[in-house]
Amino acid sequence: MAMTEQGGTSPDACGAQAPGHRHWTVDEHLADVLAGVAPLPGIELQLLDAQGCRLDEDVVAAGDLPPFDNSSMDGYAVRTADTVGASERYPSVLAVVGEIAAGAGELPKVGPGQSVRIMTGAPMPPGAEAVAPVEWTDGGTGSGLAADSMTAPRPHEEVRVLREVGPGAHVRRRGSDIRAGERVLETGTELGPTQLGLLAAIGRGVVRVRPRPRVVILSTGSELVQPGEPIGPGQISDSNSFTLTAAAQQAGAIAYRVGGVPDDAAVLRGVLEDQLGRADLIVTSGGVSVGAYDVVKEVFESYGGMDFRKLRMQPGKPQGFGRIGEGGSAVPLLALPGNPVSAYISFELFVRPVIRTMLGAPDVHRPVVRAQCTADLRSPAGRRQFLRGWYTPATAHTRARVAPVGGEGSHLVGALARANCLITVPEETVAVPAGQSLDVVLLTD
Ligand SMILES: Nc1nc2c(c(=O)[nH]1)N[C@H]1C(S)=C(S)[C@@H](COP(=O)(O)OP(=O)(O)OC[C@H]3O[C@@H](n4cnc5c(N)ncnc54)[C@H](O)[C@@H]3O)O[C@H]1N2
Ligand code: MOO
Repeated sequence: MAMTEQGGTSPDACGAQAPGHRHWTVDEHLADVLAGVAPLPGIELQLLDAQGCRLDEDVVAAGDLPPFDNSSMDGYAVRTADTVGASERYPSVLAVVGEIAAGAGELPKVGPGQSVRIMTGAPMPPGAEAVAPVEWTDGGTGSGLAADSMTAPRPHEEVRVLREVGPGAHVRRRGSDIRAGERVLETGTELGPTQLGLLAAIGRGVVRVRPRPRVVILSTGSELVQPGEPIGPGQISDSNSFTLTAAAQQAGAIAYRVGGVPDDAAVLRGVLEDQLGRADLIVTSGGVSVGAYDVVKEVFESYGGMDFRKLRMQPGKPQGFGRIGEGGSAVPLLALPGNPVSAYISFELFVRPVIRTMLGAPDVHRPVVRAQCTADLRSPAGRRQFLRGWYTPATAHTRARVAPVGGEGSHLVGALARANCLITVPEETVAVPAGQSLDVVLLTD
């Protein structure tokens, strides 16, 4: 089930909100965030730069693959008629008139009573119809015993073929894999190792794909210190920029982590201006609530294209979104709340779908499944709650289950790191008895 399932209450159903202070549902907010987002225009990339991207073209093979008949074994290219009736007792004795290694251009001709030494992948010589693997011969030793490897060529060599070799044996036919003009990969296909290998095999050096969105992640807050640096009184380590950068990469983006930016309007504006040029999307954390030093809203609002609102969800109530920058080149920006759990859950619900949409991915949302909750839960009225949980899939004997991990607090990063899902409690539900089934957002790929 997609995250766009209707589950919200009407804006005025929340008892705490004053008239005119609308609170948006998760689904309304998601729809608004995604409204202006489209797949990024296609670009040509070198193959390895395109890994994980989706094709923005149908790929058609220019030529056959394999491009020529070739041997699948090290051995001797022969005429099948020359091996009829061959056995260990009565081998066919053939003159060896040449050798072909993989990559050879000039090919010796195989006439009646003749053979050519041939290596795996080497082109079949004219006249030959099949390959006797070296193990089906005496390897040109004259011993008449089956050989186990190719030896160096000898002058006036003869080879004893110890078995009949059928037509086409050990020959990989031209075009047996792919035919010239065949559509080998379709638009929208995700490029992994095997698809990139196929592109290389048909001779493509570059490919047209939807690029990975470039996502700039910045944390705001004068209390932030980068991990590993000394921490003074009242300071905390900037964890959000790591969580969000890793989450953006996991969603398929190229993520640029910008460390903590202090609550200083001029500094924040300077950083934004610097980052705008390399971003398809900017994600910030912190400063979206009502605090006295929340210069973030002030700076973002000065660009004119930003909306700040409160959602009927917990955690993740305060959110900002919009665009900053000039006209057509304005960059979408999502301003997430600073509490670490709120920032991460907001990312999974709102930012990940933006990244996946830009990628042209079909699976925009995290999967949602039903699971039986193992404990009693409480939830605030009028807010969709996302509790951290551990999901255990169904087995042949048990139903899918989910257990809450840690408490509700949006500062609880320890429990967040032990969770593999979010347990969703609908807006209208304030208590859930153990044993009831709920929607669960899976956080693992
Ligand atoms: N009077 C009210 N106060 C608050 C409300 C409210 O409605 N009325 N909303 C609360 C909710 S809900 C949230 S969520 C937070 C959101 O606040 P901000 O987005 O303004 O975030 P900050 O104040 O900057 O930080 C909140 C919290 O998170 C810590 N933090 C911030 N950045 C990071 C980071 N990069 N890494 C780790 N931790 C971070 C920060 O130190 C604070 O403890 O507002 C509530 N208040
Ligand atoms: O919405 Mo805040 O994100 O509840 O902690």
